[in-house]
Amino acid sequence: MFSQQGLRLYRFLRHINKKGTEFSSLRNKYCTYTMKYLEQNEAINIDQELFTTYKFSVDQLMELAGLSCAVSIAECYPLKKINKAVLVCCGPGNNGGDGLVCARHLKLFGYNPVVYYPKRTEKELYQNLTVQCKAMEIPFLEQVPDVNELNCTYDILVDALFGFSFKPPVRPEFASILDGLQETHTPICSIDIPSGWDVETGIPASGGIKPELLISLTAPKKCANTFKGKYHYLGGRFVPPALATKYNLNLPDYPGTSCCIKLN
Ligand SMILES: NC(=O)C1=CN([C@@H]2O[C@H](COP(=O)(O)OP(=O)(O)OC[C@H]3O[C@@H](n4cnc5c(N)ncnc54)[C@H](O)[C@@H]3O)[C@@H](O)[C@H]2O)[C@@H](O)CC1
Ligand SMILES: [K+]
Repeated sequence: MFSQQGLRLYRFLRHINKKGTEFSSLRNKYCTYTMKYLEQNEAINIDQELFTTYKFSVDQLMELAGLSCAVSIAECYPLKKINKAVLVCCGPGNNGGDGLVCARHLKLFGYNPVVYYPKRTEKELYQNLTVQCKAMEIPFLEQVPDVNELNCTYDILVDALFGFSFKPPVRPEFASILDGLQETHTPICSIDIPSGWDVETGIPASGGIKPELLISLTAPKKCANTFKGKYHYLGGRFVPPALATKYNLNLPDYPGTSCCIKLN
């Protein structure tokens, strides 16, 4: 039971809270129009500042980035009765590392990930991420999957081949998997950049993959302006406010404690 005074205080606080939520959603709407879409160099510079000025390690950011990708995927493609089979295609750089982390979290969420990781590096971070996936009984494909396999075996495909350091054209060793991803009708979730797209101008004139979900990390890159898929998410909730201000990122407020936010 509230006293009259308590009831007035309760109503007042509820009013303030409601206004706060309204303000936050208005601000987010405004931000989706004014959010900075980064050039390739800006993305690289922000990445470098996170490591040098802010002293983050790659592992720290990759874990948060990969987790935000897994959560975005789970929001867009929720588990029903049966586990969903997910093929996670990982490239040779940090985008591929995000893919390995994402695969591990998807497994923890109840999905059935399988990894395709054709060009591995000797770096300890990647070796460890591979061991962690294998220890979680995530299978690794030895052969490049053909389009029939992409269509029939998997419910979701995760594209973690190339991120913001990609320079076209695609080298021959990745041509078959990208051709398969271009032809398949299984939904594709691209991490940070749809692989094969120019980081700034987007889909190549000769054609490219068409992801259904794009998870931009840190801030969207310019190519996201040409993204026509169903869902655009932002992940990588680790940007210090001073860095966001320096680059005029104008990021939206993430809801509550969420590690990702739906932009459209
Ligand atoms: N600060 C950030 O924004 C963060 C970025 N992260 C991830 O890191 C990514 C960037 O990672 P990297 O700079 O390692 O680079 P990428 O993962 O974008 O790719 C670089 C690798 O791809 C190869 N490559 C480039 N062009 C190619 C071509 N035409 N054909 C075949 N191979 C090609 C390069 O030889 C190199 O091995 C981001 O997109 C994001 O996914 C996260 O891991 C953590 C935080
Ligand atoms: K990608």
